[in-house]
Amino acid sequence: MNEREKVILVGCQLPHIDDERFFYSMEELASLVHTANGEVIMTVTQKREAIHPATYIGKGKVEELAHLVEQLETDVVIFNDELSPSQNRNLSRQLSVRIIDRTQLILDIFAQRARSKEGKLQVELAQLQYLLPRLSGQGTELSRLGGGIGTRGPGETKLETDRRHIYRRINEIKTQLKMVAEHRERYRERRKKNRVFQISLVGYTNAGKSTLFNRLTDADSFEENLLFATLDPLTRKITLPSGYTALLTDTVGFIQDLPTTLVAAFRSTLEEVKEADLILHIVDSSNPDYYNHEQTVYELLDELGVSAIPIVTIYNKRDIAHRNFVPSTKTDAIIISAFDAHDLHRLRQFIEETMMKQMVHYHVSIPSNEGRLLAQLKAETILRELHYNEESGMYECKGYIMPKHPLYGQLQQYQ
Ligand SMILES: Nc1nc2c(ncn2[C@@H]2O[C@H](COP(=O)(O)OP(=O)(O)OP(=O)(O)O)[C@@H](O)[C@H]2O)c(=O)[nH]1
Ligand SMILES: [Mg+2]
Repeated sequence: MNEREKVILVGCQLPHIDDERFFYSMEELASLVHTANGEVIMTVTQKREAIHPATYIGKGKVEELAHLVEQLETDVVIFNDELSPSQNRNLSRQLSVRIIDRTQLILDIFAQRARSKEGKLQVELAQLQYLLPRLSGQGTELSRLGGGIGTRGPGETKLETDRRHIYRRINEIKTQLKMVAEHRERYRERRKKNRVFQISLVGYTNAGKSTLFNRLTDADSFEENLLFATLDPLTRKITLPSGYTALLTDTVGFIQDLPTTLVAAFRSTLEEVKEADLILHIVDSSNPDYYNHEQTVYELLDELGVSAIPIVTIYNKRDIAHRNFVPSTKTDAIIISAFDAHDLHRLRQFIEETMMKQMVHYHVSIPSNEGRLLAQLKAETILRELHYNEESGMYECKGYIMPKHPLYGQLQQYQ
């Protein structure tokens, strides 16, 4: 059962895509297949002026492909672009094998990886909405062809392929998602009231977000050399060099040509990012295509409407950085390796300094009987200096505070 499915990849290279970009996109498709537990046994590509409207690749290529499918005992053929419903139908007729496209492959991976209830519901909804116009008249090509990549729903479930059932299921999911969203909103408001500094890790898939998240928070999260290892945002405490604690959130990785259905579905998974006071953008400096990865992330952040939130760049994997790697100067940046303890220390300092730029400096004298206020300053502000003045019987405190913080007003009387 655990045997890897045999996969043939098919890609079209259009005139505006140069060889290098095309190569990377096919490589990425292969990594996605690996993540989905498939094995690429052959790659078929074609240079074309435009995608063939009926069959994606040309007639001759389809015949060649049909032949290969037979000869190589292929389980599934995966296309590098989104197939239209009619392309999907035509190709299904000519190839006697399950066929899926890049979008379905990504959805399939998301389905295997989603862990929270909300994540699972969102993936299933996106899968069903994608499938609906692609079911042929009588319906059930997917179920006829059995399980495997592209037919799996979240968890152990198999995707519904009966049109009437799909409609019903879509409505059920929408109702449940509404309830989950309300719950999440209540939780978020509570958190906001507490005025905790919130930091979000974002970045291209496989950049090292979860690795850093684990190293920075001493938490056990899912870290693997697979694409989309993390689907649901995780939030944990991070303690900075001054002792100040903030909240750090790990998020789902971004990817190029993320299908629009998915952007919508995952927007709420990324809602956490909207609440952030600071965004840490993690970039894999060892990936030859890192520059385009960065641009992809910027574009998606724009779509999410978070361009007002301060952002800094963390170039990760310094230990294996690509020979052509040059950090961009678009934001403040630091170059590190998540595996290097000294780098992690530098990173904590860098994060704290960045946070301080958003805060205001305070210098107050607190009476010694105000123990509670002192404890709050320690926990909720960046307290840089603290000493007891024998003469005045006061604690001299210097530090940085968020101007929005409720303590900020209270401090005025102790200046
Ligand atoms: N050499 C090297 N490898 C690293 C470094 N940081 C992370 N990795 C590896 O990169 C791979 C991906 O790391 P993850 O932390 O899972 O990446 P991610 O960004 O969370 O990925 P998604 O959740 O899929 O978006 C793992 O194999 C890590 O061990 C680093 O500094 N150097
Ligand atoms: Mg991750």
